[in-house]
Amino acid sequence: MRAPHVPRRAHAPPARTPMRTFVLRARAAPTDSQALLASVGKEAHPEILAHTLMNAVFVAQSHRPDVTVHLVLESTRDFSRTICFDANAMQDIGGFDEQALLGRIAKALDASRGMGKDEMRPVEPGVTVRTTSFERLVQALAEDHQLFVMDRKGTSIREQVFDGNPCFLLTDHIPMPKKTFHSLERLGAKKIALGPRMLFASQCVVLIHYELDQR
Ligand SMILES: C[S@@+](CC[C@H](N)C(=O)[O-])C[C@H]1O[C@@H](n2cnc3c(N)ncnc32)[C@H](O)[C@@H]1O
Repeated sequence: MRAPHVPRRAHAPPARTPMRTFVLRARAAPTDSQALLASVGKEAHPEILAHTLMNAVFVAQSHRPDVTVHLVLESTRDFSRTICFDANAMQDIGGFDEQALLGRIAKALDASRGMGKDEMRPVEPGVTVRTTSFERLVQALAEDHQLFVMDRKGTSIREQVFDGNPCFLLTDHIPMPKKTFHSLERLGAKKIALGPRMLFASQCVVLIHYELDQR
């Protein structure tokens, strides 16, 4: 008698969910925690960081696994600060409102006082802070991520094939400098668009999750 047919998938290891990584380059965001908190609603618009983090990590009554968010704050007297939130390792961060999230960002900035260039410190479970620039961060991410620069003039996200771990690069209200686009191109980054309207970074994150959730 022939052995019953067992579908291959029954023995295959469970498919690993790709990580979704978001990098928000916040060119106007102060690296001093008090200045950051005092500038909500003003020109620096640090609320963009909270909104982007909220939409990247949280869903109703839960959070999304397999998401990493790097917030790069660039208004600084010494070094940019890259704060990394790893949703798989994060514990209670005290709520998802703007004040709570900015509080976590401020805590990471306080933890980074006195750090030298390219150092890293843990802040709390799932949160680290580094004195790393956007350029160096992206160079490191390019080694094991597919890089995408969010840009209205790029290829529609609906036409884009995603293999491996996608990493989406966004800015606050200040555009990416032109020379950055060239160095990102050299790292293999592709421009992708979410339609013709200029959106907030946090709105882009929602639409990216929506598109990837369908696949
Ligand atoms: C408020 S926008 C930045 C606005 C900035 N003044 C500029 O000209 O780039 C914030 C981020 O969302 C991205 N973005 C906004 N609308 C988009 C769209 N329709 N498609 C793709 N990315 C978009 C931008 O590229 C940027 O990274």
